[in-house]
Amino acid sequence: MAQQKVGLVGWRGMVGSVLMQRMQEEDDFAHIEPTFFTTSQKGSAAPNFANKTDNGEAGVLEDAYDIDALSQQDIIITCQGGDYTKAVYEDLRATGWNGYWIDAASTLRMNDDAIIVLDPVNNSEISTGIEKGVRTFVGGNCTVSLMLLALGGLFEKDLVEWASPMTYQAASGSGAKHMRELISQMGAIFDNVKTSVEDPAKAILDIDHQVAEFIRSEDYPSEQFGVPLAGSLIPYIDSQLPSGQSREEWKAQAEANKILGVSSAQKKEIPIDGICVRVGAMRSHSQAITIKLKKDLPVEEIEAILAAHNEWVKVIPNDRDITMQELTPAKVTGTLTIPVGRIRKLNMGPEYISAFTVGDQLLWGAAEPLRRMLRILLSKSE
Ligand SMILES: NC(=O)C1=CN([C@@H]2O[C@H](COP(=O)(O)OP(=O)(O)OC[C@H]3O[C@@H](n4cnc5c(N)ncnc54)[C@H](OP(=O)(O)O)[C@@H]3O)[C@@H](O)[C@H]2O)C=CC1
Ligand SMILES: N[C@@H](CC(=O)OP(=O)(O)O)C(=O)O
Repeated sequence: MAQQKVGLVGWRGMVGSVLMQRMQEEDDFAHIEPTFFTTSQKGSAAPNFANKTDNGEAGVLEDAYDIDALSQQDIIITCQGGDYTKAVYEDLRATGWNGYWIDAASTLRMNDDAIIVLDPVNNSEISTGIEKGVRTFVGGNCTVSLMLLALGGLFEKDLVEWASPMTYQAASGSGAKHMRELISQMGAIFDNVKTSVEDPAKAILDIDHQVAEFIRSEDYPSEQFGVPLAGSLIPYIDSQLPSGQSREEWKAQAEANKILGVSSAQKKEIPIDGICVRVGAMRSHSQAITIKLKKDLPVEEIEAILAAHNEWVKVIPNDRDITMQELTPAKVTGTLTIPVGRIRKLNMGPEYISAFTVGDQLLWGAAEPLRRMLRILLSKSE
């Protein structure tokens, strides 16, 4: 059978680059006929990720706004962002194009005819959707996907009455320029107090005062975030909603319930709400989650349920040393592992538990669900 034609848009961005890396690691290009699109470099040499030609050339980049060229594809994967999706998706569908659209952007997530993809959690919804003719598959919000992978066992067994995630989100969620700015902020702080820090006789409160003054000054680089991140934090992510939530906070309940297949029309949604905070981590998001279970279960049983849900979740014993080693962005970054720990009963009562989880925001938080969705579609057509 001829290989599926797959159009790749946004492949050189940050999320797209992680996707390309994973596709090469998993040999996905051996199963597709790829075409690389661009919004800015039409006609330039296409990347040779697929390595399918002897001379190392892979043709040229196609125009990502060319609806005709897009409509030649069986499958399109885009990591280009919401503005791009808004600019082309409706026009492309209006031509009668019936191919599969796989998207990292949030634009189409809550559409009735789109499925939010996180196959370790909703594989059966995805399969049923494909059989019913669903053609649009969208990756979930990073914190939502990472929470569901960590706590999937409890949700699957319908044990969660409500959950309250308090997030510690990395700079990568804001984009590449923001990651660079975080590093610049860290460096600028050090440069500003270097002499004092290296002088053992200097009083720490004087150094602290100098840092505080610098962070508030015009010299501190904060063009991207608008406010300090390094040496501080930002307790608001995404836009402001009339509910008082940030849009990032609103996504928790809306997207998680959609992924879990809980219908909002039936008014049986699991309440999920908390506060989303940007911290000075590079690309791994963390979340402290308070959960009210529907019944009192021993911690050992909760841990066993969590560990059994998928092959990436890793239960970390609630032990100080192991937690400090294993349950951090520094440890997790660049891996697909989803550690979850700090699981214990809270003083509020036997049904209340805490959990803390960490996950790479660009892997399971963005690129990996899309890559796996592609493989699911390819497996149906092979
Ligand atoms: N950042 C994140 O954590 C997450 C992002 N997403 C979604 O993915 C979208 C893309 O995010 P992200 O990957 O961070 O965006 P980037 O800004 O890294 O890349 C987006 C596009 O910018 C263009 N571009 C211009 N200059 C450069 C350059 N020097 N290097 C690389 N690309 C360049 C490329 O398009 P071209 O080649 O056409 O010029 C690229 O595809 C987001 O808008 C969001 O919708 C989803 C989940 C998480
Ligand atoms: N908003 C997320 C990143 C992101 O792109 O989310 P979404 O795909 O829901 O827009 C963050 O800032 O960490």
